[in-house]
Amino acid sequence: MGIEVVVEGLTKSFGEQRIWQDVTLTLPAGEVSVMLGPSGTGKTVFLKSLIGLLKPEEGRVLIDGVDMVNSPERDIYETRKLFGLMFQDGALFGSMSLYDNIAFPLREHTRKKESEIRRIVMERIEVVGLLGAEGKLPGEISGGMRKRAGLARALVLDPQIILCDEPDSGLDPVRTAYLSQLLIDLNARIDATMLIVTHNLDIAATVPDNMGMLFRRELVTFGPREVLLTSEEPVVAQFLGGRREGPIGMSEEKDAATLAAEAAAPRSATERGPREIVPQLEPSPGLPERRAVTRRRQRVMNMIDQVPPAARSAILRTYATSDSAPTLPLPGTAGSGTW
Ligand SMILES: Nc1ncnc2c1ncn2[C@@H]1O[C@H](COP(=O)(O)OP(=O)(O)OP(=O)(O)O)[C@@H](O)[C@H]1O
Repeated sequence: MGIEVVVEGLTKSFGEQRIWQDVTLTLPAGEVSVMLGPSGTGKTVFLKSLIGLLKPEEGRVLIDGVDMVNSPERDIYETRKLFGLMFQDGALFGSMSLYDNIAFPLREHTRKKESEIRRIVMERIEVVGLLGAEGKLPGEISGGMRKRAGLARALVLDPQIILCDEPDSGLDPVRTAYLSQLLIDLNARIDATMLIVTHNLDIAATVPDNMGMLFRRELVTFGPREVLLTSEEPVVAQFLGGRREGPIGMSEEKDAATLAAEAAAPRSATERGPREIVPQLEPSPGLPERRAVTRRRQRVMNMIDQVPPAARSAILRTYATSDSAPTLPLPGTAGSGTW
């Protein structure tokens, strides 16, 4: 099972520039979470802080008892081996075949024999649907294939936490839909904790168990998907609705005059009515059910009294229509303010 990632009071600046402050959230073990936010709000910086590649000046990131911010470099290095990273461009070596790219972490970090490496690499290549392309160079394949190769490479060390930075960038809608399914299938196969940074509204609507959003140097919210998908928080509703009306402007923050003009506009110009929640993707036929589903149901039902009414109705509807009846909250297990 994947490992829980606990982030407490994280604050990061570069010189005078504050990127975000006091970010607190927990990525539940084995669940899929998405981090949203307009460009430049520090999502990539957040991912890099989780693995200890960037050092926030305040706060902690706890993984299996190791604080990725303040622990000795040796402990951080060891804990980093629990992660699989998929970067925007696949971050492949251009002069190596896909096979050698995917084998690279095994050759670099383990003493496995080539026969064992071959078995692992070919298995991961099959998982991401690249069988037959293993001899090609990254420059000879499409962007979508390069991303899948990057994902295969992220998987070879059996990660318990997978971080994907904009896995959909540059993909057409159909390839993005395949990628969404691949991410859910992957979670069903290996039960890893996953965090995906994306701007893509289809991925946000169909893939994650949980969602968060960074805006104006804060974590606006983080919680079960239903909380964000029904949120009336202006910045969340604007982002998920893909609208111009709202606090997000072309240069991240709109000026006060534009916001005031929008507020004075007739309601019909900004209102779109309640949003539909589309069902979350399920694993492809033949794959096991995601183990996170049962754990998540228990976790969410335990906090059901604390979520806003619209989200509560959506959660109860989801679980009422799924195979088994909703699990009732356990007495005395309601959590604190975080979802
Ligand atoms: N190593 C660094 N040194 C100085 N500033 C940095 C560094 N890395 C990132 N930044 C700054 O941090 C801010 C957030 O960058 P980041 O790439 O995390 O945003 P993002 O939300 O991932 O954006 P996008 O969605 O466009 O990829 C930017 O202003 C960027 O210039």
